[in-house]
Amino acid sequence: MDAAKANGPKKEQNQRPVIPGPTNPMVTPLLSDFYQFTMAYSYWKAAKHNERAVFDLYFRKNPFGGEYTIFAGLEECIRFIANFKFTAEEIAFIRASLPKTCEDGFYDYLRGIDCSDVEVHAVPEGSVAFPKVPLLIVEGPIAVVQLLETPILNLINYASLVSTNAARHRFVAGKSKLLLEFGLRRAQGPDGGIGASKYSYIGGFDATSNVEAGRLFGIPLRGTHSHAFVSSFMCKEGSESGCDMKASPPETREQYGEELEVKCRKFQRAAKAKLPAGCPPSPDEIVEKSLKSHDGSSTCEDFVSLAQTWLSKIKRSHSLHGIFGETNQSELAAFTSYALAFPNSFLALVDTYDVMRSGIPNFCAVALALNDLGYKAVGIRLDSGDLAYLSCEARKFFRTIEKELRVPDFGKMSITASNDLNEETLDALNKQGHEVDAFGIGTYLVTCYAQAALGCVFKLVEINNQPRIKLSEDVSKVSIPCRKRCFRLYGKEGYPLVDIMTGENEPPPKVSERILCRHPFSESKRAYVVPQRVEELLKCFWPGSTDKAREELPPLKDIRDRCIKQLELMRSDHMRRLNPTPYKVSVSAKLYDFIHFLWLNEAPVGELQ
Ligand SMILES: Nc1ncnc2c1ncn2[C@@H]1O[C@H](COP(=O)(O)OP(=O)(O)OP(=O)(O)O)[C@@H](O)[C@H]1O
Ligand SMILES: O=P(O)(O)OC[C@H]1O[C@H](OP(=O)(O)OP(=O)(O)O)[C@H](O)[C@@H]1O
Ligand SMILES: O=C(O)c1cccnc1
Ligand SMILES: [Mg+2]
Repeated sequence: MDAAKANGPKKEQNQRPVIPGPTNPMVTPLLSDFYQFTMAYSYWKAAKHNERAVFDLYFRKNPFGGEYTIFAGLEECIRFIANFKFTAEEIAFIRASLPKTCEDGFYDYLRGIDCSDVEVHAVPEGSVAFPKVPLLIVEGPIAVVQLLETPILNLINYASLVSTNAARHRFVAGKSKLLLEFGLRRAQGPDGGIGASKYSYIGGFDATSNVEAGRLFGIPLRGTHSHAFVSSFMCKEGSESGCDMKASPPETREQYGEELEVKCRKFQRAAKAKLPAGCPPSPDEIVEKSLKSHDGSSTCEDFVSLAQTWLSKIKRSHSLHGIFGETNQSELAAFTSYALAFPNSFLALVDTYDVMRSGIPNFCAVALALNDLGYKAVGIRLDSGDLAYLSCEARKFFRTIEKELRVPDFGKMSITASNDLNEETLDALNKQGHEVDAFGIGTYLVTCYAQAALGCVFKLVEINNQPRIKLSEDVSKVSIPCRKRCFRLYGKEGYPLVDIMTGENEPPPKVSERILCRHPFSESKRAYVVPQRVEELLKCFWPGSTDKAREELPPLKDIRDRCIKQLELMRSDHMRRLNPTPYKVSVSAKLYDFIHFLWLNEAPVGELQ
């Protein structure tokens, strides 16, 4: 969809700033369930389509066994709503898909609709949210609002799930660690990948490897290099094919394919790690060997030799003597080459052959050569093995160099870890003690491996000013009727104490005034609260035909800051990973009475025979 769809609401173009369309052009009014269109037709046929309806969008249970959720996806919803308009082609498709008996007038109706008469109140994006409290209240002509149901649920469910997942990873990693989202290759398709990067950032990640997400949203880009880069460098004389998969007979390859390949890799690693010292990288591998010093005052003509000289020096150094023997020279060539390309931001992946016997010494040799020329290397990445142990060993090695070779700050070299990380592994690393400064997290973060979906629902709570309720055998599935206002009440110590929903026309809770907060369904659960601060949760993000002021859509960075600040305000027992305390969500006494009055009214009385 175009940034500003040409046939967007006129009023919007004249009176309000134009809101661009959704980021993903696949987000159109057709990105919906078919039943929304059959219902729309039926509403229209019954001349009911313009009845004024109010829907609440909320979830019933926090994800990941936690007691909080980060609300995300609002900006994309507002962009969708602001530009909601069927094209002629879309209408033709609906016409072809509905039964022939559907009357032409319906398609004229579809042609004319937009969201200029729809009003949307929402919790600001990046807010901490809790079950049952509406994240969005959408009011408007029933047929139009129902057409919005599926796309807005689609825009909010994954966004909020992955933001929450990111926030949980941040919580375990701690504030001081750099969190990098590395998941694009494992994400659920292109939109999953873009969404994961955007919403992980909101949840507290620092940067992404996803370049398109960087371009679209201004998320900082970060990255290292891969094993392929290291193994693309070859030893000139070394036989690296100690075991050649291609040499095996085809049937063996087929039968043992994966197993053989793993064995080959291990054999090759071992063979490479043992290559003789006199095996230099192919001279053609590094063509340009010169490097200007950081201040530009001099040039080192042979940076390759400088790194090799440093390698010999550290091998002979007092404390490091005997820790490693011959390192893999093709790896040294790879690191040297990367440093020549990025002398100001040199970071090396050190686990291609052997972390402590090859990767770390090779990295240090190149980093020391850079140091001679006034550059500061950034650090290393570990992508396999025991990340706690290896990070501590690497740190010791760096500190030894700082001390022995008197290179200030060498011990503070940054250590990035990756490889199937998740909340549990981060927690395990913390318990063991580690020296990792940055975590690169992919699969578990972006696929939300620990929970596949957030279950936001969209329920009718009022029609033509008449409150509606949806009953269920399962009490947690009973909807809370009426157009509501929602507040967060803060206690003496500055923590949020409870969220409370009231009827629209009730007097709002006031600071220092005692208010009864009732569990919506459990009669005995209630508490008085004297709030020290009252925050109204939902704001008007799309005023429709009213003259209410429209909340601006904040920049992504502000949304992220909001999320981080709100999480910091939460009491620690709501945040802990094991058996967290549920946060209280309540209704006013008046709303409680009304819910139960309506419940009794709507539920048929059974007859026992
Ligand atoms: N100290 C640690 N405590 C707990 N889990 C760890 C620790 N170090 C690494 N892990 C995790 O253990 C798992 C190791 O995975 P796996 O055995 O597949 O990889 P590997 O053998 O280290 O490397 P490769 O990918 O080369 O096979 C990863 O999920 C990693 O995050
Ligand atoms: O492990 P994740 O959390 O998904 O993080 C991203 C991973 O992607 C890269 O390697 P890739 O998995 O493509 O290959 P490798 O595991 O064989 O190195 C990278 O080296 C990480 O290990
Ligand atoms: O930059 C990296 O190191 C990176 C990026 C994506 C996936 N794995 C690693
Ligand atoms: Mg991997």
